[in-house]
Amino acid sequence: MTLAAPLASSVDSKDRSLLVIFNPTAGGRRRRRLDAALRALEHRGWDCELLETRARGDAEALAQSASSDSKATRLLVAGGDGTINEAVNGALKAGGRLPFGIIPLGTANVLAAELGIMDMGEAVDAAAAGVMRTIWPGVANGRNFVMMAGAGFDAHVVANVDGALKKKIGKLAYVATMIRLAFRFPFPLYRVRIDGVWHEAASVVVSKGHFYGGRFVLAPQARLDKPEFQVCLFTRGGRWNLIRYALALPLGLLPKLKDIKLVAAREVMIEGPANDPVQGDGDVIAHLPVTIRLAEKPLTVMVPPARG
Ligand SMILES: Nc1ncnc2c1ncn2[C@@H]1O[C@H](COP(=O)(O)OP(=O)(O)OP(=O)(O)O)[C@@H](O)[C@H]1O
Repeated sequence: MTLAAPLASSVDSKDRSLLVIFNPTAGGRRRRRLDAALRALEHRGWDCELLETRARGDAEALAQSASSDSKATRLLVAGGDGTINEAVNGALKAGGRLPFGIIPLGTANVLAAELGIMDMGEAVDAAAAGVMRTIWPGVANGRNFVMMAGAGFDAHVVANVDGALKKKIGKLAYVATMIRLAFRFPFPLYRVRIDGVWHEAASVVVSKGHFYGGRFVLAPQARLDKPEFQVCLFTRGGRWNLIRYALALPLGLLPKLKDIKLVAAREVMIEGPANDPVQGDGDVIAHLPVTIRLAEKPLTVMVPPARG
């Protein structure tokens, strides 16, 4: 783990400026939570400038211009994993100059869990007085992702989940979509080239973080700060195996199943039905065929200070 930066108490007061990019639609509208977090940050001496997104794509453009022009010393993204993914893409386009923090307001908040941000207090601590950590994003056909990218059944679930239902019932919308899709998904085979060696799989998830779908462990060895992926190959298709996998994940048994293969990798290529969706951090970010590599540069993120 790369731990390097000073605590905020030693940050000069003129450097205490945060640019906050906020998606007002994330997680079914959580404005009050954001306001409380901003008040706590201001109370701790941070000057916060708030920029709201108005549509998909705005977080990327705002993060890009903030990273090149803004006088702010830190960038804070208030939203879910999709908004964070957009902001990471924008920040990296502009060289990833500003340390990056998050206020988790989304439905799944997988990145927050991976960074050890379990509640709003920890998000504020991380932004105001946290430590800097270097993480290595992945790139799928030119789009960055921080947590995971995947093709197969899970990518189809992401592509088909109803946004309005997600706002109403949260993560259950994914379960409903899984059940609906399970009856009509054709379970094609995907060819996966992992560092030059070909494999076959019914579904594939290329993990940077070890959590999946919330706080469920999919790839125990994966870490955001390691410059490598853990590729999870679901080797058997069909409805029965899908049910086994779906039950094993929340029980923590998925990585132990014999038909799940976990392979460390630096470059992955996935082939399958042309134009099949590729999900990254819970949104469709590319289509098959896809080549997945590590980003050329790491990104600096703020995590909560270690507890005594
Ligand atoms: N103002 C906006 N209006 C509509 N869509 C937006 C706006 N700002 C961002 N978006 C898009 O909304 C999508 C969903 O947002 P986000 O992922 O932050 O929340 P979520 O879906 O509730 O949470 P999670 O990804 O954690 O499940 C993102 O892909 C983003 O591109």
